[in-house]
Amino acid sequence: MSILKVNNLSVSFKQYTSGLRQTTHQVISNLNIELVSGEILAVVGASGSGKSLLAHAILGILPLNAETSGQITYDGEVLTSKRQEQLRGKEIALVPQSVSYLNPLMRVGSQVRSSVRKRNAKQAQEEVFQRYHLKKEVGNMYPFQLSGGMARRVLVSTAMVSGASVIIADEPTPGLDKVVIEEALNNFREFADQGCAVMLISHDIESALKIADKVAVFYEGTVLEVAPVEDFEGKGDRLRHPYTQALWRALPQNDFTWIEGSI
Ligand SMILES: Nc1ncnc2c1ncn2[C@@H]1O[C@H](COP(=O)(O)OP(=O)(O)OP(=O)(O)O)[C@@H](O)[C@H]1O
Ligand code: NI
Repeated sequence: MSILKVNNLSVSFKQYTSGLRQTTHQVISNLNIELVSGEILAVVGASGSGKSLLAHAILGILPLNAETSGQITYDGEVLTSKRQEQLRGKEIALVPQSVSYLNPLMRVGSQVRSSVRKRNAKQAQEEVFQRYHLKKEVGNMYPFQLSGGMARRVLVSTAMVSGASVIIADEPTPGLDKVVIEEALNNFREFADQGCAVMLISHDIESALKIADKVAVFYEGTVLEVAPVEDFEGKGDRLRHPYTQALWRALPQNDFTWIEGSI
């Protein structure tokens, strides 16, 4: 069942160039995508193609100078900014790309506990910390006292304890140990298996393919293709778009073959 739908989304930024002249920089154009309960949708594409902005549009946390058009619906209901605020961190959780999303003035244990809804907050936080190999003392620390990897594990923990129906994970794993990456990805899979819809934005296509159901390929603010994971095999002949084939063939196990001018 489709739980979250993005219809015809466009996002642009007004920029002031010399003097008071204004230009519009369109970063997402007429984008359509849907998240299905029980499924992981991996989102891949070059840096700057608009993946994080899509995540922020869904959460309702785009910067103030962004202009949007189109519609996002959650559970059949249009997401107004008020509704987004109500659902954020509860029904729809974000694992942000940057660790700067942690509140610098709040101990990380409290941050994680504040996103627990349906169970004992302290217990849930302690369990999730154990799962991600964060020592008990870490709960009493402030974000500046954490290493980058620890901060990332705290961010993943926050989404994991939220009990959300939709998890948007924006590059959740860079800088983490292999074991922790695997643990986090398996957790996303578990979430989906329990009926949650997961959007996993990642540069690590190889890992994403291991757990995803479908892959959406981004290019300059649009979705070129949404392909089932099964189509990423062999020479990628079942992939429809040349750019998707190029991404696939560029992976190490496929000889790093890059097709020139494939767009
Ligand atoms: N606040 C902003 N003002 C103006 N332009 C912006 C702003 N935020 C993002 N952009 C532009 O929007 C485009 C898409 O950015 P976005 O962060 O969504 O890319 P991304 O696909 O997530 O990249 P990455 O893989 O590097 O995280 C970029 O060209 C970026 O320069
Ligand atoms: Ni990004």
